[in-house]
Amino acid sequence: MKTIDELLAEGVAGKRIFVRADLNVPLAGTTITDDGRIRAVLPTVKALADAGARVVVASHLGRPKGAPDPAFSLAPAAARLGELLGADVPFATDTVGESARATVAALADGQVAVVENLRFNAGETSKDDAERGAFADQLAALADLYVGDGFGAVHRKHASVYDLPARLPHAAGYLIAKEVAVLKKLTDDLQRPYVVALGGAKVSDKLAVIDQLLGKADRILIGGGMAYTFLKAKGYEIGKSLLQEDQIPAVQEYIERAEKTGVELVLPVDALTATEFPDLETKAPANPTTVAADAIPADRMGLDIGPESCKLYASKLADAATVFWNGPMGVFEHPDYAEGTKAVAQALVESKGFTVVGGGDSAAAVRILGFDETAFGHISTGGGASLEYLEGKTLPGLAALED
Ligand SMILES: Nc1ncnc2c1ncn2[C@@H]1O[C@H](COP(=O)(O)OP(=O)(O)OP(=O)(O)O)[C@@H](O)[C@H]1O
Ligand SMILES: O=C(O)[C@H](O)COP(=O)(O)O
Repeated sequence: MKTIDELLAEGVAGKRIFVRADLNVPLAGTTITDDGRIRAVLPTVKALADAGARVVVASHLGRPKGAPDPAFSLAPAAARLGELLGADVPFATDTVGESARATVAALADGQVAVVENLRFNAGETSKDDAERGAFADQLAALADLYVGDGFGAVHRKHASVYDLPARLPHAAGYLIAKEVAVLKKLTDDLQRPYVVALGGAKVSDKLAVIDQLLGKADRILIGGGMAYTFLKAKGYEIGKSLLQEDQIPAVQEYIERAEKTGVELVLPVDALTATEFPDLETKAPANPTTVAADAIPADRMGLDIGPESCKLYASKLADAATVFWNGPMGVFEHPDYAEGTKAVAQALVESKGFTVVGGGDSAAAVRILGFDETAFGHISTGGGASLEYLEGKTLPGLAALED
């Protein structure tokens, strides 16, 4: 994989460089609640700008449906990037249209611009190679070179991640290089017991990962939104909790396989529940009720693991030599549902093992809840990306940078 340093050594002054970043930051309205992913790409952007390149930064944000949607605009991220760089960062209000072309054409050497959300274009995430390719052609017209540095999205076979580097001379940015180095160490020299804690809301994505993890981890702790599909698969009542119904047979098979192969699959024993999803903007008190995990009332939803589960999960993390944690244990954005996530974070802080936290929201949770980042072995910007790397999968965004 060509490094950005090699690219810099060749000289980039005056060149238009497309930097595929992952600026998919958590937002409350238009306010960025954690800018970790923007800070993470700064070394790459700064190095290119300082060397006189014309830098075009692009990213997705959230999951818009292939068309412009103001709720998912990258404008707040572009503004924050400008603040962090201490420079004026022009923002194109489209991704490959008139605004993008004019913004890029007006760039001076050493200047940085951001184009609008890649996923406002159906071609970005299309499963059809030709449709993705056509969008990649439009992106390629904006630049001379490509630098891949959106580690959080390297597991996506998307136009800007996979097809575009095939069309432009390319290199890997500093963030990708750093993330891969740590995760490689984890896979090459895995110390056991290896404990994986999984939570979050991308239930279908993350459930698929468990299939592979069953052959690698010694213990898997399940929390967050995905826990309820497991509880349902065990035949429990889960009320209005998040459920991936079509995955129940797969989850039943995971539970059986874990029993047969001696992998400890740990599920919550209690849950914090409410009748409604809490208001994350006002953070009005939600008065959650703790119930046993096998008896969630029909009109309630589980929004965090309960106090007994917090103790149980802390004890299951205590002897780990390696911990990988992806996905908050509950709706940590609301103070009433942050205890499970805090308990797991605290257990990692106290761990003597090598601890890795992966994921946009998981990394944000650690910082927002006030933990010292240096108390963790590695905080990865990628959740799904690092999980799939640890599974040993070929990641499209890394493979594309290799040749
Ligand atoms: N029980 C629950 N019900 C609904 N949402 C939940 C629950 N538990 C956690 N969440 C939500 O999960 C979200 C984070 O999930 P997500 O899977 O995106 O994690 P992540 O760390 O960002 O990983 P990735 O980088 O792969 O996206 C948080 O916004 C949190 O509120
Ligand atoms: O948050 C993430 O994990 C990355 O930004 C990728 O987002 P996605 O899961 O919507 O592709």
